[in-house]
Amino acid sequence: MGDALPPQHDTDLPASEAEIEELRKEIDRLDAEILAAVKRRSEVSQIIGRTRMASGGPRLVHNREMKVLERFSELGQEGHTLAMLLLRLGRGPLGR
Ligand SMILES: C=C(O[C@@H]1C=C(C(=O)O)C=C[C@H]1O)C(=O)O
Repeated sequence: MGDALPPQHDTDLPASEAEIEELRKEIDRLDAEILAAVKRRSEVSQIIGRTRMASGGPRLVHNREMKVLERFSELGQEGHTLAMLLLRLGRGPLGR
């Protein structure tokens, strides 16, 4: 990951046109990975939630959700927002 990046200097342009093309391909690959991971995460979260509720348990587990929020807060307020969206996706249609 990131091994194709050229050295960066303040006075240089960040990347040539050709490098931008390569970097865009990397973004496209990363987006595909992120999308697949988000879809799988939502699926797994819904399986756990449905299983727990089927045996009379609660829909949400507060301390687990706090851990997820903390994890993504490494990215600041936007990370916290991202974690909230992931948790909502994991709740499925009932979560909205
Ligand atoms: C996935 C679970 O169920 C719910 C969904 C969570 C999640 O998407 O991360 C976390 C806690 C629960 O509210 C779980 O209990 O681990």
